Amino acid sequence: MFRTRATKGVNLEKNHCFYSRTASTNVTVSQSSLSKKRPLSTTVPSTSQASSSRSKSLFSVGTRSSTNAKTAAAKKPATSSAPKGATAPKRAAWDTKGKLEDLTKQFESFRKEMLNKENMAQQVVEQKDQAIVKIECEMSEQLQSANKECEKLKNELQQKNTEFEVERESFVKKLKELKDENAALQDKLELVNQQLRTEQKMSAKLRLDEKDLKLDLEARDNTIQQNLSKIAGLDTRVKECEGVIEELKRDKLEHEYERRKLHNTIQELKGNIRVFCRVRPCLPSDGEQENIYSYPDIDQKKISLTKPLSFNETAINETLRKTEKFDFSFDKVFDQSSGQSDIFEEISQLVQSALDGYNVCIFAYGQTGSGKTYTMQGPDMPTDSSQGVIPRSIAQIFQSASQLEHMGWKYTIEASFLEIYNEKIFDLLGNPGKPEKHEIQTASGDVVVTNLTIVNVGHPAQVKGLMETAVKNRHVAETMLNAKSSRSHSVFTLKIKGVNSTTSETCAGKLHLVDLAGSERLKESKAEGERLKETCCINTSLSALGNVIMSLAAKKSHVPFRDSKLTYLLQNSLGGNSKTLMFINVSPREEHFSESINSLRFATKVNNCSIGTAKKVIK
Ligand SMILES: Nc1ncnc2c1ncn2[C@@H]1O[C@H](COP(=O)(O)OP(=O)(O)OP(=O)(O)O)[C@@H](O)[C@H]1O
Repeated sequence: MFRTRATKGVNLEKNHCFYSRTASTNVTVSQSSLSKKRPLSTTVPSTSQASSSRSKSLFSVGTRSSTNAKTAAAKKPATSSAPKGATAPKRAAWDTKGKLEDLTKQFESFRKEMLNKENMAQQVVEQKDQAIVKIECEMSEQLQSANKECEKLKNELQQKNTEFEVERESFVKKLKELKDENAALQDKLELVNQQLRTEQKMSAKLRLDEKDLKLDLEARDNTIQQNLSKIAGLDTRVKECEGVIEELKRDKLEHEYERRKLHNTIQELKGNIRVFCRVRPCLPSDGEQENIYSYPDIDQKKISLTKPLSFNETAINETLRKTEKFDFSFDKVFDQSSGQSDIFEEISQLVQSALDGYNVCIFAYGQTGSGKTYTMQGPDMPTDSSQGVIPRSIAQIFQSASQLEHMGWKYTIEASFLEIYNEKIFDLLGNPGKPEKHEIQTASGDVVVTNLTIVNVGHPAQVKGLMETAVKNRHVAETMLNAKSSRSHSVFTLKIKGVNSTTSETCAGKLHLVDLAGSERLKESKAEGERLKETCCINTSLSALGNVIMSLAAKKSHVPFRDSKLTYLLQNSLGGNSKTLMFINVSPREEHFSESINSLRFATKVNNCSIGTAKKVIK
């Protein structure tokens, strides 16, 4: 209904109402007057014959349809009766024409009156329409504001709903948590109840146990009293035992002393100078070699050398060759298959003597490439099984020293490493960039080398570093016989001092481990120039060593220690106060036959020497 009216000129959107129908009426309704709720201002044409009372009655009609009904009702009587103002003249009965004119006039006046009435009714209708439009506008406004209010309320409701939802969710969550907590508390309660029940049971049991324990305690008290009297008896027994232990300790020390004496006697029986022979195995670099060595006895004391075929000029000498067999006997012979541990097993007792306060000297003698360095030090990259005499001796000395500690022995060990090259001393542990001059001096019976580096050794691992430094510093020169030949004598010395805090006994021993320079003769080495000088020096010192040993054996009044630096340095370890071992290293190569024979002959001479009895050095 509102929309229909709006098409007739009502603009609801702009909150503005305007209605006009000027063509047939002059009714004007202004919005401002409507909004102020004043009575409608209406203009009705004055020409109308309708009375104001009639207009009022028409205005009181509420709807258009009822207005139309009234209009229709007003028309009805007009058709049945003549209008009030028309007075028709009396006509003669025959004056039909006059009568018709009268009737026409009456009809015309009636028609005019009816038209007026209709206009009036139309105006009323329009006024009603305007009122309706106004009401509609108001209602529209109210509706709009109601809609807005409704929208606002809706939004608020929605917001409230959301808040409520959030609150509800948190409440549900809290409720769940509380439920969980409650369940956990129930469980706990159940557990506590269980524990309570168990503890109640236990407490009941404990009460029973307590009674038993009291009885038991009383019984134990009695036992303790009995044991205390027993302990008093045992205390006396312990004191007696302590006396026995002290006696046993004294006995042990005496036995240790006895052991050392016996050990020394065994060493003496073996001879203070002993010779071991070792044959180097064939290396891939040796090529194919005829076996020139044989070992005739099972005691490993004999070695036979057969002259190789290549040394005979003709095949006729084949028969002769068979007879050219050279037999040698030594304290021990190690064949090609002997390992480093086999060698050390035989000399470990000698090394032990150094710890017991004796001077011990172990040499390796032989031509270049016969295995001297291998025997004394091991290969360039030694493993536990391939390491030589020097590292093994050090390990043993440290091990024995720690074993003797619980008998009251405390040892200090000092190490030095030097080489004698062309009759000059070089410090192998010193700084090669700053070489010092070294002299051999004798002071209060001891031999000392001036400016020599002496290192206090606390652990065997420390010696490994010293060995590496020495190897770097060592003079290595090329000869025709061995690409990397040591042309110097190297002397590694351990000075061992021991003090026994229980017996106040002291001892001082020295262990010299000497890797001699190659013993090949001048003719064999084909040396010239500097190498010739080296070879001469080596040969002189090796001959001097031989001469000293021979003189000592012959108990000559003069022993030519001063003939070489080597013998002068080792004078205290070569005499009667020392134990000496010489390794004779020989090569398996056929072409080294002559040199091998020479080495073995020299070793035989040494082996036949007897150099008095070694004495323990007590400082
Ligand atoms: N028993 C052995 N087992 C395995 N290899 C050995 C043995 N003896 C020596 N060799 C090897 O033979 C070679 C020569 O040995 P080594 O250098 O010890 O001879 P050397 O007599 O000390 O010579 P030099 O007088 O030149 O020092 C080395 O490569 C060494 O590793």
